[in-house]
Amino acid sequence: MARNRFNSGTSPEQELNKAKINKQTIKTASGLLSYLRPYRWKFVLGLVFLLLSSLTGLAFPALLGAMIDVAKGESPRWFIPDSINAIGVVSFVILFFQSFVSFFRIRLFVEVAEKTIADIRRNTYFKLITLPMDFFASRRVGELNSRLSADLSQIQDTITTTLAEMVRQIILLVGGITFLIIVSPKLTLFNLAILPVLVLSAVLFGKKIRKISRQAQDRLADSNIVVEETLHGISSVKAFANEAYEANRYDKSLREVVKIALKGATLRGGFASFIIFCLFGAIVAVIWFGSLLVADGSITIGSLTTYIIYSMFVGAAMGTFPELYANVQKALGATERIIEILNENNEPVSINAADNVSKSLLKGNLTFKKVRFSYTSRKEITVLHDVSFEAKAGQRIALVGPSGAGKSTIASLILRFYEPTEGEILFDGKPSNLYPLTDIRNQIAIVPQDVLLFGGSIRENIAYGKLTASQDEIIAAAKQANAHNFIMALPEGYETLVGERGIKLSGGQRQRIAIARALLKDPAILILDEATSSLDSESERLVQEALEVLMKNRTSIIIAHRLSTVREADSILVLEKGSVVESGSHTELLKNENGLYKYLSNLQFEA
Ligand SMILES: Nc1ncnc2c1ncn2[C@@H]1O[C@H](COP(=O)(O)OP(=O)(O)OP(=O)(O)O)[C@@H](O)[C@H]1O
Repeated sequence: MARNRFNSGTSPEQELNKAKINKQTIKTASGLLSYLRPYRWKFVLGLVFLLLSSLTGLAFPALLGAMIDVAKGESPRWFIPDSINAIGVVSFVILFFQSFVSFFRIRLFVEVAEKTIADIRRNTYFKLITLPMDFFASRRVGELNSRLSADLSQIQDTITTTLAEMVRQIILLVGGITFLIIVSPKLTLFNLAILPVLVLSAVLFGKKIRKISRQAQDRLADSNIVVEETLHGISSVKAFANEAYEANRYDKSLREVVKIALKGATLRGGFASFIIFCLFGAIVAVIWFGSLLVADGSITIGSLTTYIIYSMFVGAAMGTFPELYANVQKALGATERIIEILNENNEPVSINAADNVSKSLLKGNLTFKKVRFSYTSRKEITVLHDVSFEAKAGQRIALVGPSGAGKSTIASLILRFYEPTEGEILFDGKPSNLYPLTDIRNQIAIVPQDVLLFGGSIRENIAYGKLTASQDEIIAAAKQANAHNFIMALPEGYETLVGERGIKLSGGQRQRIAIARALLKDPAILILDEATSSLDSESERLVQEALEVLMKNRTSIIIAHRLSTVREADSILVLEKGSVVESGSHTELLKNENGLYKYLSNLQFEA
């Protein structure tokens, strides 16, 4: 195990945190046992096969020893046949039986593990995507992703391999020692005397090696961060002509990796030669002492052979325990992390599409009544102070104000990503929490500042607004959104792939796809988060035209960064530090010479 980690040339295996094995962790982990339930009979059958194959494995040393004894004219123990051929045939029958049960054992365990893990993975993913936004604020995507991949793979490994190995090795260990005592108590006593020395040194060396291997891994991760940073920001590296600086930084960090890896190698080398000496020393000593016993007639040559093979079984079993134990610890750690997600409270959103169909239609009246709000991650800061406003169905309300004033937070509250700390939000005069969550989200569309396109085709990306849309509906929406022409100019039209594996669309094109998506959704309420980076004038015109079509006959909440776009709004709310400091139409607000709106508008005008 340590070997992989020291080899800095290969990618480091993902190091999972281990959990202590105690009552508490085992209790937590057993929470996942219910997932084994549907496959329990296959699992039990697999266990039976495992027991059979391990037990039959114990027969071979006795049979081989007996064969040698019979060859030398001695009679074997009562339960073993007394002709060489008969023993040979029995050995092959047992071998065949063992191969047969091993096949089914592996087949069954893998099937149970695959199906169980797929169930857990599916449920964890369902849980993840229905968790409230607060949950995601405090976690990184990479960490959650690794729970779905690395943590679950660890649990899978444990069900398929570790568990089976553990049962097998325990049988071989206990069975092996029992047979050793039966074959020769004297030799066994002699062997057991060497054991404590071996175990103690293995534990001490092992601890030190693990510590250094962890350091080596950390250093390697540090050096990988350098690569990641430079590749992500390659344009900055080049623009500053800092290739030499980065090369030096990476080189320095690699030297550290090698230094620690070599320290570990010295230790490992020392440990390996010590163990080799002890192992072979033990074998030589046993054969030596055993030969003396054969010479004085205490045991037969066959029994000595049997003894040597059993002691190899026992030695190998002992050798595998530390790794198996570490694997179980890792699996328990992984289980705890998975259970943590599964125990979170999710939003009332079903993963069954039919359950999410809107039960009541919104007209589009929206009211904020003294809404006060703080994010749970930063409870001490009140982001919105008693925000009140009303948008009648079909009206356009613009939110303006400096960065951090709380505009996006209002949008999140409308979408019910969070609930107000105080006050309430009403849809058509009815408090928002009286509607099913999906009724509200189904009837609100957002055109965000930075449009995220999924890695599929343009057609799929537009259809994200209405998954059941026909090709004609998609094309009609794209036409209204001024997107049809540029899409048709692409070689594969609507089937063109976008995102990492496809083409990269310009900001204006992405916005128009988002508008087409929103048009398909046909929402009662629309939230527009105006892009801060300005588009060129032609692109701006196309987007603006498309937005006009989209806003028609819908309540629109526009988060505006450029005051030029809010002139037409029915009402403008000027926000500052979470409070509405002014509101009214463009002309009304401009009349207030000392107002924030007038000030912001002067600033933009001067710019
Ligand atoms: N998820 C969050 N957790 C904690 N605080 C947040 C979170 N999102 C925003 N905030 C804080 O809430 C305040 C309002 O942020 P918000 O994004 O609503 O402002 P904004 O007016 O939309 O700003 P901008 O124009 O820059 O987008 C800011 O102080 C911000 O730091």
